Amino acid sequence: MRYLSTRASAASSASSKSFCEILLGGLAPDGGLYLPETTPRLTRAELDAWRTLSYPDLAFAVLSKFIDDIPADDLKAITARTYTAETYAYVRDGGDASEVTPLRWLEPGLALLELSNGPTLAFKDMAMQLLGALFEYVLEKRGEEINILGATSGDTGSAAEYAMRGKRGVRVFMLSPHGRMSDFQRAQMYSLQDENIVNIAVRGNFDEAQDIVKAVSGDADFKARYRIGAVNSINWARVAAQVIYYFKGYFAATKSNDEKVSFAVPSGNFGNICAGHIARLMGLPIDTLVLATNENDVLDEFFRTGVYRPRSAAETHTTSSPSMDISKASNFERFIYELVGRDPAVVRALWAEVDAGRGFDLSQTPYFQRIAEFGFVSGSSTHADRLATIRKTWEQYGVMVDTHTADGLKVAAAHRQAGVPMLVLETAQPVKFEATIVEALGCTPPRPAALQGIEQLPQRVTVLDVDVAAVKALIVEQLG
Ligand SMILES: Cc1ncc(COP(=O)(O)O)c(C=O)c1O
Ligand SMILES: N[C@@H](CCOP(=O)(O)O)C(=O)O
Repeated sequence: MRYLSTRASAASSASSKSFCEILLGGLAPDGGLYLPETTPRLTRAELDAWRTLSYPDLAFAVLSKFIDDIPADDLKAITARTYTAETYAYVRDGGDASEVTPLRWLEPGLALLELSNGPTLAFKDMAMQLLGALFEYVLEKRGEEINILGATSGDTGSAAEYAMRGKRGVRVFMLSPHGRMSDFQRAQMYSLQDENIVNIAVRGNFDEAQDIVKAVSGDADFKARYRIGAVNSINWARVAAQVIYYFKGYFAATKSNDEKVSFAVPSGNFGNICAGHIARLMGLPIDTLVLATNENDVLDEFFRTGVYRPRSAAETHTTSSPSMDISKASNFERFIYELVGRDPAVVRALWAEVDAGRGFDLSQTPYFQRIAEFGFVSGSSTHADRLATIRKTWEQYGVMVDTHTADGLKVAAAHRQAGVPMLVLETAQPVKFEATIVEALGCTPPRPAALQGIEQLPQRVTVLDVDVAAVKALIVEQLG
């Protein structure tokens, strides 16, 4: 399997890369995102054979479609030690941790696909635990070290830090938006005292932090000299690992591969739903991908109108589903690449507009005429919707959901179809957003024993302005 950048010129497409070559680096040198040269398409026999696999074996089967430069035995050992019941243990009453992503039916035709039972209680653990193992494997083989630079709106950061803490040859520099995460999310990250974890809060929002990551990665000399790597979903391995649970959820919800399901996906940076889109291209029988945003509705606007209009920092709302406070979705470029017929010249032209602080309008183009082929619908949710959905889900089903999952449930309700199960991706646990749960239900959410009182632990973080040079200087200083 070879990988190409969404912006590859004719010259660079001659130098496609292998999985391990793109694993550590994130963005392509031309600023684009890597995608497989061709999306693997499953045969019916393969899909049938995958139906009964355990999570680690399914992970091995899916990843083998994308990775051909790690020996099969090694990859199998990696998925076996990553996807264990012990790692994904925070499953609710009645759930089976050995399923890793258990399906919880709320009523006939509506289920939650639980993705937040890992160590940091958000779906990011699903891919990040694998990345930690893959990084360790590849770095050891090459005798190299890496300095990860990432940006988080609240969940990627802790998932990456928990996956990488204490790992030899790996240091994490994580940018977070100062004062915009929940107390619990802040405590999860800033209370880590490991020497290889460096938290940096920037006086800005997630998009500005992500722009700094891209600017640093775009400086080829700096990137090479300081061995800068990526763990955000700009890294293809993150998306590939997220493809697995769409298959798992589908098999759990159906009895045969003749059936279809829909998935509702709380969305911000477009990484999670991009994995669903890849699963669909591979041949998973997905009817509809329901994209749900909060008040930051850039993606919803695109799927309704064909206009992609990233918002400025001033126009980006701080909401009660803060991990989705994103107005410039980096992974969206992967989808647009498919929509425009995999034409990198068109992608380059469109992202020249985005990078210049504008957007683009595809509404009158042949590209947007074919949007229905991709099976997306969308909607958005407000704080009041979130409260109402959390209350309704609690009262009607006795299930407590977090604010992001509530956004997914709210939008899913408008797109249910008779005979097609709707699987809503549960992306975080309620304890991460305690204040809103208390506002909605008047009681505090349960929390795992290991995370009792983390808000009271001493915290370690450096606060910086939104300034690429200042971030680079801090990295250089830390690396001595
Ligand atoms: C809890 C939670 N839900 C949903 C999302 C949105 O996912 P994505 O950015 O992959 O669209 C995020 C952040 O990414 C998140 O942390
Ligand atoms: N919501 C994310 C934002 C970063 O997304 P990623 O999937 O690109 O890492 C977060 O919680 O940090």
